[in-house]
Amino acid sequence: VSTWSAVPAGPPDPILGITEAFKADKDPRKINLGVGAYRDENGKPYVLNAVKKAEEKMAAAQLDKEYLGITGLASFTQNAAKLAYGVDSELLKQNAIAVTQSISGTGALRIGGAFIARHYPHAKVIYLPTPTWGNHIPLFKDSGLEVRRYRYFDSKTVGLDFKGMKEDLKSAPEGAIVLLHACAHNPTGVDPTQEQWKELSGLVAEKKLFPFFDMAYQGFASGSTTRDAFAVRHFVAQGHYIALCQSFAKNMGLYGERVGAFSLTTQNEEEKKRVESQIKILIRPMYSNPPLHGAHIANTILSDPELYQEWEGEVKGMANRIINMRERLYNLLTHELNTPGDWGHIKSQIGMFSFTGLKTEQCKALAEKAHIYMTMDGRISMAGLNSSNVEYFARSVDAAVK
Ligand SMILES: Cc1ncc(COP(=O)(O)O)c(CN[C@@H](CCC(=O)O)C(=O)O)c1O
Repeated sequence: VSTWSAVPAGPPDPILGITEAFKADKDPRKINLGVGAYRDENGKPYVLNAVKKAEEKMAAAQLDKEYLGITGLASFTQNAAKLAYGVDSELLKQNAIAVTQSISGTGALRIGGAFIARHYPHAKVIYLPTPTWGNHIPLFKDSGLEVRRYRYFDSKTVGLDFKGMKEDLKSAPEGAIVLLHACAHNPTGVDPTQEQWKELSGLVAEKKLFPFFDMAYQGFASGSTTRDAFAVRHFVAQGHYIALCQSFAKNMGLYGERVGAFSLTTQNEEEKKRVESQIKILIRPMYSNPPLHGAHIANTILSDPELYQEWEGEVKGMANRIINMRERLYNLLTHELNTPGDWGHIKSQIGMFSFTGLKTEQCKALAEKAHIYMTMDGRISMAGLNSSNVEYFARSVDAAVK
């Protein structure tokens, strides 16, 4: 009997498995609307000019390949924190934010989950929105936390179930952790308004909950890195201690470079040093220290005013192309095809995704018959659409729902 004969075959990943199915499809009409990765107007992955220029600067600087420290490239983590908390953040000035480089957003979430499992002084229960990014659930379970859910999406209004969200958070035990998508909620594309964030901040304070922000799309939602950081900066300004996970996969197009950061706000520099020392003790036996290249790219952009400006322009450009595709798709479904259903949510939703409301069997039929690939919850990555395929997509949806 082999050592591994008891190992069962596991299911493909609900998101990354879609790309595998797409790649196996040979039909020329195929469209991949699964993975949340930006594609340009020609359907191609997009390497930002700011990234190309940063790499030219790096090549000229002839950087070495020495190990980074356990918490990564210090100038990168400082600049990542400035991007999230604001250049004039009081906490940054007091050096009271413990921050480490991470293996992109997923790595930041995992460090956060592990740190909480080891050091959090209250009930190690984390509330995730329903629905949420699928990987959140196994990620926090594998970190050793108890996962619970809070209502977030109202399928009737195809909008935020704010009443349900508040009720569920109000009934959470004191000290529970609540995961909040800082902007561009995945998969629904539905975000609280700034007024609703203010109300949530009050509720979280009143219930003494711990806000754990996942900000994987800063700049990508509205095109403004400042606007997209509203919730994070408001909660900090209101005195909350927060955890924050940042990803530079989407807003800098650094997907495979795996660039991210994890931070915890603390009460002062002395506490920040204690917390950071424990983050190091946790990371060292996990992967010791993070990869160099992507962090240098991100840091070169964040620390060079010209490149920073060019990058912000490109993020805005990506966000605008997606917003434009939302308009095009909405107009096709309503004015051209008169497709049954109310499609207003396609325009009102924000960020990379649109939660179409298509049922699983319709998603399956679109894959099998029309060679259009999306996750089985009806989520589509809007960036997969462009002028040459949006009409084919709309007609296929029209056929699927009629
Ligand atoms: C809310 C959220 N947090 C974290 C991540 C992790 O991204 P990193 O690449 O680790 O920085 C994603 C990526 N979700 C996308 C990308 C594909 C995936 O990893 O699932 C998606 O949902 O399609 C995300 O949507």
